[in-house]
Amino acid sequence: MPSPTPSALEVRDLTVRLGGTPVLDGLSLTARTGALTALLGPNGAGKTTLLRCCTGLVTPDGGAVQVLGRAPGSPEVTAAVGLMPQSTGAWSGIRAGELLNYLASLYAHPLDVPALIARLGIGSYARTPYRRLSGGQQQAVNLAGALVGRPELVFLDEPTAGMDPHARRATWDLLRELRSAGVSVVLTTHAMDEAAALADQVWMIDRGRVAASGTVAELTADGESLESVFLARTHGVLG
Ligand SMILES: Nc1ncnc2c1ncn2[C@@H]1O[C@H](COP(=O)(O)OP(=O)(O)OP(=O)(O)O)[C@@H](O)[C@H]1O
Repeated sequence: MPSPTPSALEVRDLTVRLGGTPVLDGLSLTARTGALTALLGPNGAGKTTLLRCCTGLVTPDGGAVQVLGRAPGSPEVTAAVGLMPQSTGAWSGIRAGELLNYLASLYAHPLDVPALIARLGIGSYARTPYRRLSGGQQQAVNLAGALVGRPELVFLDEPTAGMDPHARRATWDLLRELRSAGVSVVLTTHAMDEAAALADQVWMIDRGRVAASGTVAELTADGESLESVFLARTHGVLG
């Protein structure tokens, strides 16, 4: 019998304390290879911190993370993983096109940058310094930066936040194409319609722990909307 395909991501009993406060508190989840996995959770639930653990930017206090079967942050994993962070203040002065050419130069077999620029509609502002781009334009450049190295697994932190409906739909189409090509996608979102439209598997995170998980069909089997399930299973900071 063939051995099962290993998960793209395995997180087991992860704990992280930041500033003396527990941010991840025994969090365990998996992301299937070639699937689109959505992480939902209220503000401050720990989603970005989890992505930072998965990309080697934060060292956990306890538990284990395996990315593509290895420890995060190793050169092999770093070369095979893309990250679209929520904000990238570091890029302020560089032009969008120069930034993507630079990022492409870091990889052995990058995507063709002009084709990527055309695919994501970046052409009209490719010569604009990053800091002068609108929020949605910065998002498109950040997404291109995450994809330029042909990742096997890509982490996207709120990829469509700030995008207009055209850009959002185009991004959804692109994410579906990536999944069809076998790329594993792990994204965070506050948009329930986005999770419902795209996700093969949803994990709801609350206060650093998993509050609920399943396919959208499983989570909404009682006839509740995904948003109702989210509101019932997680805690907001207000109210
Ligand atoms: N460097 C840090 N030092 C102290 N606390 C931090 C640090 N980074 C994050 N935190 C805290 O950890 C908690 C989780 O933050 P995180 O950014 O992971 O949440 P999130 O789920 O991504 O939230 P959002 O949906 O608002 O983006 C927050 O309370 C945040 O204030």
